[in-house]
Amino acid sequence: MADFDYDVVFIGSGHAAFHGAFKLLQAGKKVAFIEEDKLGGTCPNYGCDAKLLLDGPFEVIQDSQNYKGFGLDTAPQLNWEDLMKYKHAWIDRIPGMMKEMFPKAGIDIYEGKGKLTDAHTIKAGDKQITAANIVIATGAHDSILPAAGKEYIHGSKDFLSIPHLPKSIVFIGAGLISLEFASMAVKAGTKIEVIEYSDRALAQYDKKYVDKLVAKMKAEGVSFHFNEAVNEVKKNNNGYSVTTEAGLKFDTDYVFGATGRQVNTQDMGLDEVGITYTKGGVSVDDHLRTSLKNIYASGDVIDKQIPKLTPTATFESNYIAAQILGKDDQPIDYPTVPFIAYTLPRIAQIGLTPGQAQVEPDKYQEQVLPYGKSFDTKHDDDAELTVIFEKETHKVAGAVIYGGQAASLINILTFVVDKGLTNDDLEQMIFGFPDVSYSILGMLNPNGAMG
Ligand SMILES: Cc1cc2nc3c(=O)[nH]c(=O)nc-3n(C[C@H](O)[C@H](O)[C@H](O)COP(=O)(O)OP(=O)(O)OC[C@H]3O[C@@H](n4cnc5c(N)ncnc54)[C@H](O)[C@@H]3O)c2cc1C
Ligand SMILES: NC(=O)c1ccc[n+]([C@@H]2O[C@H](COP(=O)([O-])OP(=O)(O)OC[C@H]3O[C@@H](n4cnc5c(N)ncnc54)[C@H](O)[C@@H]3O)[C@@H](O)[C@H]2O)c1
Repeated sequence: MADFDYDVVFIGSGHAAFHGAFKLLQAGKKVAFIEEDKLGGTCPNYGCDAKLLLDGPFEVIQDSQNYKGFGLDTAPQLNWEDLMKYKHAWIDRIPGMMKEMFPKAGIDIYEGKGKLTDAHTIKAGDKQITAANIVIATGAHDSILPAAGKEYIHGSKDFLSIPHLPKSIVFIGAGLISLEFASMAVKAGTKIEVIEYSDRALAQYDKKYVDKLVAKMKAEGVSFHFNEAVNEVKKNNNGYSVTTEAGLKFDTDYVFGATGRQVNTQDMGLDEVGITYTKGGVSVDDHLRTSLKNIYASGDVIDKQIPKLTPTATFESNYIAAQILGKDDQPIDYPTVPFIAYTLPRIAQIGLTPGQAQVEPDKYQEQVLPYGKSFDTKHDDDAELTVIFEKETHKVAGAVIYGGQAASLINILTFVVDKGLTNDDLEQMIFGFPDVSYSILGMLNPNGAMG
């Protein structure tokens, strides 16, 4: 280490960086971050946390709608401007808190763009620093459609700070970001059109429940246009007009584009130092090492099949720290990753999907539980769970949940799937009652009976 300024330098300061950085620090390593934007990265500032703060009251509206006729007939009124102040009050202080917390813990921060100049040297803004190991943790940004008038298309950063909700919005793309935001906006009375290139929404999620979500959003007033490609966005006197290749035309107050995310690999010296990457991200081996063995990549910037999420970035960051510390020399072995669409209602999924299980009917069977029509699910009538069992072992191989409490429930089922538990194992435990999680765990049964 004597030859270098640092043991480890992270380019980026998001979840793919700071979890591992603290582990390295605790082991006595000298660590630094280089960050060109807000400390903490996308998740707190422009992603998960900011979104969930805005989503909260919409979830309350949805829950209250379930009680119509059961003692709660008036839905709460939303005030977007106050909600946005609340979001800013939480989120805007995070980078400042981190700017105090990181150096106090012993991490040096360099503000500016990180650019590799050789295997051990990085230009950090106007400084130059050296490190024994480097971690590329630069994440991704919204990829804006290269259509005519693309300058009028707003991305997720803009929407998450929009001061007033427009009366109408055209969403381009029917993926996670669009449907999460459209779920909220429609509940505030915004007129919404969703234009999607492919023939379905939320491609990674089980089709049965996505269809159910789309039907619910349609009933709330959202119009979906599948198999349509946006051609042009034009500014007009009252707002904007969006036209598709097939000739559909929509006049709107706001155009929002969420057509995927693009990795941050530009202009950071990768070609110059010989690091291999593709459009999907930095290429790594099964130890998350790039083509230069002392340089790792972590989080969204990796070219990988695993979902690009905060918990996977966190897992990778911790794994890299263990590698550098010599605590783990095994290839990375990801546990089953749950994913959750924070739409209203949620769709959450883990492991094998019903579609994948149906291909092997001798090996798997499914149990469908329309568990919603009960007081402990807060009258969430449409809530449903599909569980996939391994026929021979009775272990849970996968699950999809549609309903208001799907996010919390999938984390419980993640434990069941990951630890290979059966319903016999669950019957040996005592859970708190009454709660929807109690009902769900009690109903899991490979023989299909409701126990
Ligand atoms: C709207 C939205 C909602 C989301 N919701 C969820 C959710 O509900 N659940 C979930 O699990 N995931 C969600 N995600 C995804 C999640 O935010 C990412 O998976 C996670 O932030 C990845 O962490 P990361 O550290 O790899 O990258 P990032 O958090 O993007 O951090 C990378 C950092 O590197 C910095 N950087 C880039 N290039 C350089 C450079 N050359 N020099 C210096 N600094 C640089 C960037 O400024 C950034 O701060 C959401 C994303 C978005 C956009
Ligand atoms: N809840 C979560 O976990 C969560 C939430 C938001 C974002 N994220 C992160 O962000 C990513 C999702 O970002 P996203 O929603 O932009 O991408 P996405 O891949 O989920 O959806 C993009 C959609 O746009 C469509 N599309 C592409 N080109 C188009 C075109 N020219 N015209 C119309 N439609 C087009 C695609 O067919 C797709 O359906 C996730 O992979 C994840 O990394 C996660």
